[in-house]
Amino acid sequence: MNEIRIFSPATVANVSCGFDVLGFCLDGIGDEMVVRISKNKGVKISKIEGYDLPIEAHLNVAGVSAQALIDDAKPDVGFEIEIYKKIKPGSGIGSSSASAAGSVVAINELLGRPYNKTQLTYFAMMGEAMASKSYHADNLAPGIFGGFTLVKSVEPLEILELPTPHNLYAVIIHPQIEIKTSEARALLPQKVNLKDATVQWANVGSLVHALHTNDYGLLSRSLNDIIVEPHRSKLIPFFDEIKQQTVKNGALGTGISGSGPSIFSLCEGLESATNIEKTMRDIYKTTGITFETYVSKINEDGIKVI
Ligand SMILES: Nc1ncnc2c1ncn2[C@@H]1O[C@H](COP(=O)(O)OP(=O)(O)O)[C@@H](O)[C@H]1O
Ligand SMILES: N[C@@H](CCOP(=O)(O)O)C(=O)O
Repeated sequence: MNEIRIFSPATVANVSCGFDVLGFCLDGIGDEMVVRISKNKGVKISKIEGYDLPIEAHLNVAGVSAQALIDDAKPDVGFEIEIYKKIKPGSGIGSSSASAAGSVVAINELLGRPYNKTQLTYFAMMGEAMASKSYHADNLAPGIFGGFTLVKSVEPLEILELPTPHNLYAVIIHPQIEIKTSEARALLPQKVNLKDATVQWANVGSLVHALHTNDYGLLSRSLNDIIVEPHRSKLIPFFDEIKQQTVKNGALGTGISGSGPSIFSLCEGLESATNIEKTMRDIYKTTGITFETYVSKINEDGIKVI
């Protein structure tokens, strides 16, 4: 096989309480990439469609993560990457992560799968770190493993795959403004209050338990973030209204997707999700801000060869 085309899905990181550790994978929303073997060693980005992004491999997260894999594998060939970008950069649904993860998964396939998913996440983290200026894998892991994941540790990298409750749906509203992950990280406090930390880690633990036990009530009571959300929500127009109305109308919980501006809700069943999408649209329709909404099942496959 000399060439491969993949679908690299969008992802929701943090899932409210789990800053930098929890994430899940979306269905139907994502980028496509074509990666082919080339006689010229190293990595070249030969085409980018959809958004204006650096074509230089060392400035593009797809190139940086590919180079990290190549430095380790030292193959006798090189790789050419085409990126068909559908996820707007700075969206909060893992735009940079989709490219970073997609390139290493595709190269691994072309090389006959020498690496496991955790090793691939590690290489992808090198690319993701260039965009966000920090080492985090909470978008990469659900993209590569599918479903819900928990990044137990970054160094050494350890990823836990969590179960997806039956009939769980995500709804996303993406206001078309850009929030750079690096900037949304820079405004977070370096120290947290012990009382707040106690509430937050209880929520992470109970959210994980709720996923394992299909307990929608507990899931709903766990979807709270008292540490990061208060700082970042100010950057997202009408965040409080969206949160209030979606929860009132039956969402299990609503929070910032990744570093924003996207907002996500989790819902039990498609009917509830469709209703929550309408709630979100009704609020944003009156604001004059351009937006997109998506209803998505939780994608248990992650990145797929197409
Ligand atoms: N292949 C790529 N896809 C998306 N963003 C990229 C890519 N390569 C480099 N970047 C840079 O990464 C930044 C966007 O990443 P980030 O702020 O993490 O947003 P997101 O939350 O959408 O991933 C932008 O500055 C963009 O230029
Ligand atoms: N944990 C990170 C996740 C960033 O996600 P993105 O989709 O906005 O890149 C953070 O919250 O900074």
